[in-house]
Amino acid sequence: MTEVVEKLDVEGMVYKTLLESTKAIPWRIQWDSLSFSYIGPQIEELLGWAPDSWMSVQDWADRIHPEDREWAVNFCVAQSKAGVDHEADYRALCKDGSYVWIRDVVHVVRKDDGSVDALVGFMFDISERKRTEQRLIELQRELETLSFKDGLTGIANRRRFDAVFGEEWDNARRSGRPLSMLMLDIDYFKQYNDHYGHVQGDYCLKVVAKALEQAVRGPRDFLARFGGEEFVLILPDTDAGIAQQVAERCHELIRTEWIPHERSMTGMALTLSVGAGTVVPMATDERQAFLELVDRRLYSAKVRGRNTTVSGEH
Ligand SMILES: Nc1nc2c(ncn2[C@@H]2O[C@H](COP(=O)(O)OP(=O)(O)OP(=O)(O)O)[C@@H](O)[C@H]2O)c(=O)[nH]1
Repeated sequence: MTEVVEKLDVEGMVYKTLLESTKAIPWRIQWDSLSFSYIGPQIEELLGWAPDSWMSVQDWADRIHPEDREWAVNFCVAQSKAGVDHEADYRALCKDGSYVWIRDVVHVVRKDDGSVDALVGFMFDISERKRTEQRLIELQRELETLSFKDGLTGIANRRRFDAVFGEEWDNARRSGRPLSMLMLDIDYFKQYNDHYGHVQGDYCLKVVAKALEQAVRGPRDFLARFGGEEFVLILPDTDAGIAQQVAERCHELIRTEWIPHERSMTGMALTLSVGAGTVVPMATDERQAFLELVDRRLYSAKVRGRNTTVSGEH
């Protein structure tokens, strides 16, 4: 008999040593009293709270981040009552006031009659994993932003334009409100590049984009680089008269910048040509056809001598 007891004692010591030398923190809760009957001493190293300060389930609940507490407690209690093994991620409060992300993995121990006897589990420190997850989410967001941004000017790119144009076209069709669009193209930009060089040409495109951004005033007005030296402005809920005014504002903003262009045929400074269009889309209208119409008007503005806006077929 003593031999058996000694053997059990030795085995108990081995298990205890094993449990207390792991990174995970073992614990046991007696279900009827909802109190800790054991928690590994490693808890103090991780959270700063001594093992003997973990008395009741309330101590555990009090040391959960307020934003995670309600669901974590409700979830764990419900699962335990149902006798279901479970795991929960939450932020645990450290003694110094900081928080550590914990994954609590819980096993429900039942009595012979099936009722809950105790909960045993391990707490794992998953802060590093959470930091990596958070970084991944941020990188994903950055990537999304970058994929919609023009690399040179920082304004929206053609891909974003396609998405916004699609949305606003549908909005206008539903609401029956006019949708206007301006296509803006720098005049004699080839000559600008040839004369001032491509680096200066790139810089010029940035200045033009910045200037045109100031023309964007409506809450849903949207500016994008359409490609090359061509920009596009979508003006939702905007009639032809207002669109004409915005076009004038764009010419004025570029005039105010007064970007020297010695090789321009329209004067000594950089100018734009603008095609403008307004539509209340019907169910059968194609947005591509509207885009082409505005592009043709831009072409007309070029043919007419540039530095002007064409807003209707003349
Ligand atoms: N520096 C620079 N130049 C660009 C960029 N994208 C397009 N271009 C140049 O823009 C010029 C456009 O030339 P064209 O289409 O002939 O137009 P344009 O010279 O402005 O003549 P009009 O539009 O008829 O007034 C080309 O020389 C392209 O190389 C860019 O990102 N950076």
